[in-house]
Amino acid sequence: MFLQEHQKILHFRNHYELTRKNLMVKNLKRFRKQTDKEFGKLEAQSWDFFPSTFELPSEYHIFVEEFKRNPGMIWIMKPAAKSQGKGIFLFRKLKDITDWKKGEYQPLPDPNIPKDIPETYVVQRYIDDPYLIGGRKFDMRIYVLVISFNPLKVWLYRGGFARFSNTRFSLDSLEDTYIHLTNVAVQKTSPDYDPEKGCKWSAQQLRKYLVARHGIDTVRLMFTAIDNIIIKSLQSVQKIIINDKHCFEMYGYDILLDSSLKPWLIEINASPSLTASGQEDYELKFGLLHDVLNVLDLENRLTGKEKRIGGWDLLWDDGPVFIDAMEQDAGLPSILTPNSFLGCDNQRKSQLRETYALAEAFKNSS
Ligand SMILES: Nc1ncnc2c1ncn2[C@@H]1O[C@H](COP(=O)(O)OP(=O)(O)OP(=O)(O)O)[C@@H](O)[C@H]1O
Repeated sequence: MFLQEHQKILHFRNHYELTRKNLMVKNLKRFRKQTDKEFGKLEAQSWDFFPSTFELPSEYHIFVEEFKRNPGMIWIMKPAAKSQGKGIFLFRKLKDITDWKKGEYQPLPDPNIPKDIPETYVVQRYIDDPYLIGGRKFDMRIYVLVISFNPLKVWLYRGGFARFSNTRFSLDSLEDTYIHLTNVAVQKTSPDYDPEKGCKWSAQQLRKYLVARHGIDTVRLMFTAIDNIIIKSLQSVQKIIINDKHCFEMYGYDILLDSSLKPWLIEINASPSLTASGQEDYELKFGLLHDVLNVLDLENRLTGKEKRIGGWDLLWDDGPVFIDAMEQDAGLPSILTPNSFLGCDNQRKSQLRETYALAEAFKNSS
């Protein structure tokens, strides 16, 4: 098909290399192994941002060995090619997956999969100590725009959000999806879900809260670790993706923080949901798409040297790009202590109060 210079297509041809759960992990593991060989163990450790994962049924035996090495560990089973929490379940004992093994576990029969072929799953270590706010688990949805894989050019959106579970976290009932799965598709079916109050915080709200609790330096380190996840995951498929100057990709990264604020990559979505759950969410998604069009620059208005376009910051342009991260934290103290309000001007005081009011309101609403 002939495309004119200004015509663009969403998706590179084999984007599933990064967006199917089993293939993403296969590519990440291959790259980590290669890094270990070429640069040593220490460098390879910077790839330890995805929980231990195996493809089933093909890696069942390696999984069983790992399972036995880690008694008591909780595992999560996920169909490789489904989304919205469909078919996901948690388990502690091998016998809990015997139904699945016998091919009798059919949460939602898939007409595209013949009955005699077992559906591909991934089994993954469950992060059982998530960072909690108001007693609830959340994950972060981060938007990433790739306009070229070769050379790699990546934009990161400042306006992502955190998606909270509606129910307080506990390890007592592993079968309760409202506790363990934070995707909106699951949470919105919860009986007490309120779309306007929602289960969402903007990335800015989350950042303010974390800065107030842990200080700017810790939070910056955490966000740098997230940048590392984004770049390394893209590099792991850089040579595999069929690059095309007409193609672009807007990924939705799902990142989970554990109790030590370490970010873990859960999955990368090729077509992140653009459905709005309320007015604020509508504005976010609308702004996001508007800014995507500006980065794509279909009318050739930009110089190509821009580092910030709307809510998008250039993160990688065949190498790291440095833009002033300080701006994000302007007006926040390095750490919040009982004395932090003293000596603040009124604007700053109300900013801090707002952060805490948010956290308290959230705690009390459960
Ligand atoms: N290893 C894990 N440890 C802890 N929680 C996890 C893990 N994997 C998934 N989850 C939880 O389950 C939810 C759904 O997982 P995941 O995003 O992999 O599935 P999905 O069905 O593809 O969802 P989506 O609709 O986001 O595409 C996550 O949002 C997260 O809350």
